[in-house]
Amino acid sequence: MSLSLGYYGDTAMKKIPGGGYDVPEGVDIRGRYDEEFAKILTKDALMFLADLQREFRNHVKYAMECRKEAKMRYNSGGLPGFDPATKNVRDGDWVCAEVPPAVADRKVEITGPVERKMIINALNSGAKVFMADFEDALSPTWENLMKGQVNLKDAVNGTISFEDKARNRVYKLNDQTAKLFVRPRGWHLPEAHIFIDGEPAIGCLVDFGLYFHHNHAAFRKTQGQGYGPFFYLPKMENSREARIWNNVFERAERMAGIEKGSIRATVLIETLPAVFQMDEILYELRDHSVGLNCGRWDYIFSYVKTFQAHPDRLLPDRVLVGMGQHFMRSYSDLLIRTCHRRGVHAMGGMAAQIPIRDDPAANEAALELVKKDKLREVRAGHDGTWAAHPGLIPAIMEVFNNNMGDTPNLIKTMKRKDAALITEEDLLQIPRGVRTIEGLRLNTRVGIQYVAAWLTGTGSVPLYNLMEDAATAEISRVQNWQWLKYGVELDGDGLGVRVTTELFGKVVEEEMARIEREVGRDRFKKGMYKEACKIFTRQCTAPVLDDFLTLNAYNCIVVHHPRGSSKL
Ligand SMILES: CC(=O)SCCNC(=O)CCNC(=O)[C@H](O)C(C)(C)COP(=O)(O)OP(=O)(O)OC[C@H]1O[C@@H](n2cnc3c(N)ncnc32)[C@H](O)[C@@H]1OP(=O)(O)O
Ligand SMILES: O=CC(=O)O
Ligand SMILES: [Mg+2]
Repeated sequence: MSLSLGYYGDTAMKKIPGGGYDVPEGVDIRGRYDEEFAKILTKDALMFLADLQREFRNHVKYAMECRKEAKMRYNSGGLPGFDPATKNVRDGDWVCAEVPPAVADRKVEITGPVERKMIINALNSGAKVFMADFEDALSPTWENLMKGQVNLKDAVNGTISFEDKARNRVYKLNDQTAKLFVRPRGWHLPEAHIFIDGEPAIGCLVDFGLYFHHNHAAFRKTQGQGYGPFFYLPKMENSREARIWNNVFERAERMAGIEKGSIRATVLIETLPAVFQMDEILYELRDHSVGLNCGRWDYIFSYVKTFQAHPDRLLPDRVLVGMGQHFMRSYSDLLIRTCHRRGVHAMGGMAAQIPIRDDPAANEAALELVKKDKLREVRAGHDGTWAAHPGLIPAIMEVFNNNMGDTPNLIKTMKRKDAALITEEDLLQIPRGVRTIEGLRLNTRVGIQYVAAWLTGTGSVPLYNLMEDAATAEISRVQNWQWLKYGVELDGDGLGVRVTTELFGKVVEEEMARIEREVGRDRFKKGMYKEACKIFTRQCTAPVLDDFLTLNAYNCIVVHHPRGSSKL
């Protein structure tokens, strides 16, 4: 990792400290200069980021070390479980702060990247909430991140618009819009375009800090009825990580001179270790919480990752690991019980189906699957759920309205006392189902196409009529890795072949040919499929499993200015 600070070797470009931005002491911007970005990267905003980084960097480093230690324990045969040291928190009778009236009703939430047109479409979609995503749905290029901040600022100010010249269409906000939540990146991701004291900034503190700094006042006034801003917090593994967020929120509230508890956040339970920490996470964030959410796709990814050294816990084909599996149902039920016991929302997860425009019968079938999934969620006691696409909102809203009556949520009425009996064994139960060569092929085809999109700045894509993002692609990657590592037998289609490097090599070759046929030679040549194939193949065959696909591939999307100056 190169840590050279802000002076670039290209004499023609001149040395520009701070990359042309007006930076405070110790801060260096290595991303492209842009006048619009400079309105976000103001000296005051950067001072706030530097303050957060300096206050919390050691806590974050420690938390990441703890993740490594936990990984070593699981890799030596240990299993995640409830922590005896925090039994008093789980048994205690405490509740979280009252839910803010502005977000009492969260029946349907739409999610999407912080892209300008999508932000407008999502806010106008009829959903109660829009979660604007810097995480699973966004490829964190400098351009995406900074434009995302510009877009969010315009959205909060109500001035956002977008002109689609080709279609002669102008997009503007409706009078009634969804409430905005923002999901910063996970703790593990650095921001390599901003250096603070010689180190890359912590990605999520950049996302949070810039958004908070520029929008807290307007948001509380126009959207939050005195509360806010609102956040979603991803990929945590332990309540110590939630404690850092709580401290970040308190620091931000002090800086802004607003009341403690103004900022509210929903934590995604999307790692296997975190399911044993749900009470503890809510406890840490009890003044700032608005619930938990079942981040089902990362959760499946995390199951494989946590058990990477446990060949007795291999997953069946990815398509078979749904909410019907005992370990997934137990996770959702326990999340509902925990949230309602603590007085906050229990949010459901994302069905991956999206509308299929050119095939009415397939479209109807996809819609039925979504409705079935949402019916299961509301009957189980979820207060609301996620939609990947505006076209799904009316149907999902109808399912929730029909099953919830007039109440904005089920927090007080659906206690799920039965779920108190859920055990560690329930939460860890091995999913059932077969493994097939088609499963291996699909993982490969989807994984390569997703990485190709991500490398070119797109973080969520429609593939084979499903939404794919960083979380779903991770499942494909780690499942291939696991099957290769243990040379599993693919017996589900009666072929009984073992997964070897040779077989995988052949599958990669054939799937690349299929991708080329499907996307067309021209697009294939212009795209980054070959680079993606190299990255994905290396990751699937690596002797040691990479922690995150996006962390490993991050250097490929870092562009320092002037071009070619050193990266991470
Ligand atoms: C595991 C997790 O973390 S889930 C959460 C993270 N993932 C996501 O948020 C994915 C969200 N969904 C999406 O990104 C998109 O729906 C995709 C990429 C899957 C499909 O998008 P598209 O190919 O554009 O779909 P499609 O062509 O059907 O879109 C039709 C219209 O709906 C809009 N649209 C589609 N999805 C969304 C969305 N999630 N938010 C807002 N608008 C949307 C499109 O912009 C388009 O608008 P237009 O008619 O004005 O041009
Ligand atoms: O973030 C959501 C998930 O399912 O992962
Ligand atoms: Mg996720």
